[in-house]
Amino acid sequence: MTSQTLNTPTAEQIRRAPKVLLHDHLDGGLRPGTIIDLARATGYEASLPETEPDKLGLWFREAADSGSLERYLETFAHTCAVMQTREALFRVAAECAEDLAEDGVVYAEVRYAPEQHLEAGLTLEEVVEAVNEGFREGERIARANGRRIRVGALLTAMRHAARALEIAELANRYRDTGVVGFDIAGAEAGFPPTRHLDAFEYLKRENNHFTIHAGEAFGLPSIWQALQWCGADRLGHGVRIIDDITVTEDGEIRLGRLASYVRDKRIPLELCPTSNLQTGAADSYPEHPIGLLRRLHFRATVNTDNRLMSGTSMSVEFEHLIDAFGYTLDDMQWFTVNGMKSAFIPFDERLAMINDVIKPGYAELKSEWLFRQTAATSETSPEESW
Ligand SMILES: O=c1[nH]cnc2c1ncn2[C@H]1C[C@H](O)[C@@H](CO)O1
Ligand SMILES: [Zn+2]
Repeated sequence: MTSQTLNTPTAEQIRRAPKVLLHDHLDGGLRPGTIIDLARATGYEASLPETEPDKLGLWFREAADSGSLERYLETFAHTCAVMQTREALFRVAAECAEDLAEDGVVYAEVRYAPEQHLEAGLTLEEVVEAVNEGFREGERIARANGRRIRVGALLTAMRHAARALEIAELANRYRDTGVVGFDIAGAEAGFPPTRHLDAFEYLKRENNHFTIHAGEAFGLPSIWQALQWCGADRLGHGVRIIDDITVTEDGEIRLGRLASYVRDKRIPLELCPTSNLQTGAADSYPEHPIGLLRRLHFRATVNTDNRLMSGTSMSVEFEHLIDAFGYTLDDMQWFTVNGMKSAFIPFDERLAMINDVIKPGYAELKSEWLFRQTAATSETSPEESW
């Protein structure tokens, strides 16, 4: 065996490898069993499409697998319905941090829309505080189980609604207590990010950070607006930047002005491969633009989007990419460092995560082949080996 093949990570190594997650929705990552528990406690059980955990998990994956972002988004009515109390939000946030840590995620930015959790009378502030406390609890439980994770919240405003400025102000108020930035999400077609310019301008004046879901269901104009009108620090998905890249028959690659800008300015792309297959932005893993974007050295990152609706995790996303593109631990490290460089926490903390957590973690995994080879050699008889 060559060191190259030995460098192809096993499923177990993928799970152990330190991973960074920038795009994960809190209301898209609940455990099916928790949805059922919470629904029972609030009288929502009769409205659930299934009341057995495995069947409910499958229902979410199938319902989200329609090829349309609008249909995909309809499934969130059920998760948001059971996330309306302090206790429910605390539990969901704590389990989210625990599940990510169990999967080897060391740093995550998890987003949700506070305005979708007010039906039972909570205030926006109470929602944010319950989720923050849940994340802290999940981090504590993970530590007790020998895992380390840090979770920051991103506050999302829904693009079809009109509360973006209010949510941006909320994100700013909690910026030193658990909230690391702002986002807008929801159906893209018909709801351009420029509807919420007041929120983005406010955040820029406050020197705060934001990402915008753009270039997922809608193409280049949406990405252009998010960057050049709104000033987004990162692109949620951004996968359709591929529409501005031409590969000629003889293999020559040409970048249009917008694709060049995105690459030159090192704009992070929060790519979510499985989610993109479900909403129709790509047809298969090998055809997913992440392969070309990685080769062209865009600031590409790997993300889950909605672990429940996509039946995925960071490890599963990497397994698919390793299968499709033959990636090694070096590729995994590259995506992970890209993620950490693009996080919204202060530069010195990002650097420390890269140098003290991510690089040593990959160095340890990459060195394992040396010892595997020693073990293999010592199993053969002396005559055979020499
Ligand atoms: O992939 C997505 N694109 C646009 N909006 C999304 C996506 N995944 C989740 N959302 C929406 C539905 C959730 O209720 C909301 C806040 O997390 O964000
Ligand atoms: Zn998303």
